[in-house]
Amino acid sequence: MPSPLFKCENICKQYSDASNTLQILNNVNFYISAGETVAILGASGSGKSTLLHILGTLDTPDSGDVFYKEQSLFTKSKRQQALFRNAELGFVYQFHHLLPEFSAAENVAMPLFIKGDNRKKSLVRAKELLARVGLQDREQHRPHQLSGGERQRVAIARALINQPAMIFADEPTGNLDDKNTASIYDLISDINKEFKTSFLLVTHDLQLAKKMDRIMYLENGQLRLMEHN
Ligand SMILES: Nc1ncnc2c1ncn2[C@@H]1O[C@H](COP(=O)(O)OP(=O)(O)OP(=O)(O)O)[C@@H](O)[C@H]1O
Repeated sequence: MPSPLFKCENICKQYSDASNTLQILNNVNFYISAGETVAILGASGSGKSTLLHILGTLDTPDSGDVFYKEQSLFTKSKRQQALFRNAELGFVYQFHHLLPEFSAAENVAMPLFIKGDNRKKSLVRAKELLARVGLQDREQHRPHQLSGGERQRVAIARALINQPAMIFADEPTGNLDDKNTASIYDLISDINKEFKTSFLLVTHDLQLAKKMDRIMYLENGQLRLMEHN
């Protein structure tokens, strides 16, 4: 078997306040291969977002480590982690987190602007990606001038701009109607086939989850494979 793209080993995470300790993740072991699509299901509050954030180095485990192409991520400095995230990963959220004062094209190009790439070339690339997600005639629109489904497409185009090996998506269709959910799924599937991008998707939508290669279920701090057909 080829070595996994991402592997997490014995991830633990707890939250404590004065009276309680919540063990959210309890020795989670998990891998995802290059080009694979995986959904994580689980009850509200079971720790899905926490796990996704840890895998993407946006949060830190209490113990355990995550390996990307066999390199430890939590022995890196915060700055190295940020560089790694910008170069290798894309993120899509339920609420798109687009910057309201920028156009769709500028939002998509933002990760390149942050890296200091040439502005004109970055915008050309951003416009290519907007066309790829079916928004060639919305380049100059600001987020408030776009529909919910369109905003999510812009967020996906932005996640793609660095040609990431992996996209983490937290409830990417949570805010959308059935038709827009289906079209976001088609887009994920096309991108996966075309660019071999891996997807790790947190969702409450079993129908969407069933379209992924594998479904994992998070319960009592542990992940298990969920059989489905
Ligand atoms: N910073 C924090 N401090 C204290 N508790 C937290 C913190 N972040 C998350 N939690 C708790 O950890 C648990 C897991 O949260 P998480 O957001 O990972 O769940 P989830 O499975 O993604 O939930 P949902 O499906 O509702 O989005 C929740 O009970 C939450 O209240």
